[in-house]
Amino acid sequence: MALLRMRNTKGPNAAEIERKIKRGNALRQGSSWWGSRALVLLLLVALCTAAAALWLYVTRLDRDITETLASQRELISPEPRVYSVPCSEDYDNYKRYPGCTPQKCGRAVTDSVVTREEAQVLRRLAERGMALAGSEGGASILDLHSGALSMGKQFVNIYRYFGEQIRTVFEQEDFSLYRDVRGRIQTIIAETFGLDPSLMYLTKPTFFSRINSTEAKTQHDEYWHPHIDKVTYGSFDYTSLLYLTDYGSDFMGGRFVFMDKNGNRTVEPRSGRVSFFSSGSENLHRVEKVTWGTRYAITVSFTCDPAHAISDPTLP
Ligand SMILES: O=C(O)CCC(=O)C(=O)O
Ligand SMILES: [Fe+2]
Repeated sequence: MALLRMRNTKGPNAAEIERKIKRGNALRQGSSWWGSRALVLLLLVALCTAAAALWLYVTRLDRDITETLASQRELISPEPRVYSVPCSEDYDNYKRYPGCTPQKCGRAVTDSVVTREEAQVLRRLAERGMALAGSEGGASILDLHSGALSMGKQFVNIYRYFGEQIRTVFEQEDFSLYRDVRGRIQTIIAETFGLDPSLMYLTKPTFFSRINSTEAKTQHDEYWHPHIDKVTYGSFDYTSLLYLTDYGSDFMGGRFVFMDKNGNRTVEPRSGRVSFFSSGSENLHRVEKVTWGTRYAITVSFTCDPAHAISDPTLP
């Protein structure tokens, strides 16, 4: 009897325990399902945060560019793209030359003055010239007028240093092309700013530049500082830049930046592209550091003061 009672009392207890175990298992299953959902959610949040951080980083790289005046991908042709800017007072400190001294100031970009083939010939010329020496730091210049070429931490005069041998490096045609291109640039500047081209003169320094990401060794390598050409070079009234390589494929960084009060405006170098502007403080500018590859360009500068005129370079 007692045994029967015991069995009777044990029976319902066992069933209860089994029910409890099942409920416990179900609860555990449910909570592990919630656990894995929470993990996925956490991963998603982490992924989104990482993506947002990356996006912020990339846009921060571009943070000081408010407008791209000319991107590398587009072809600005046949008319130059012109942006007018009020002239600064810089020109008041100099003698005025009617027909040349800037009355209209601004900046312009054109891809139809120099062909990409011509730019390639000029780039090869620069490559050959710079191969003779070159700066130890990231910026080399070659001035065909004075013969100055960066060498280590200094400069050398290629015409004096290499003498007659320089004719094995440069040909007469190189100099003819250079003169021809200079003339076309002078014409487009005169047309754009309403000047008499015969009253503007080539001035110094006018030079080829080669920039790469090598660390600067001297001040001459520090091409990236903001500057005003008229302040830096005095005689400049109009500056032009002929680009010989492409931003994005030949090099990264190295965009030209106009630093305006209300933001920065950039020109992306494109082989054969000519960018030109009045040289006063209305056109404060800098070049971004080149982060990869090699950037070639020619700075061709013009003055209104005949006393500062230089002639086209010739082979000695
Ligand atoms: O190479 C450039 O884009 C600009 C060079 C420059 O600012 C200069 O030569 O004064
Ligand atoms: Fe400049």
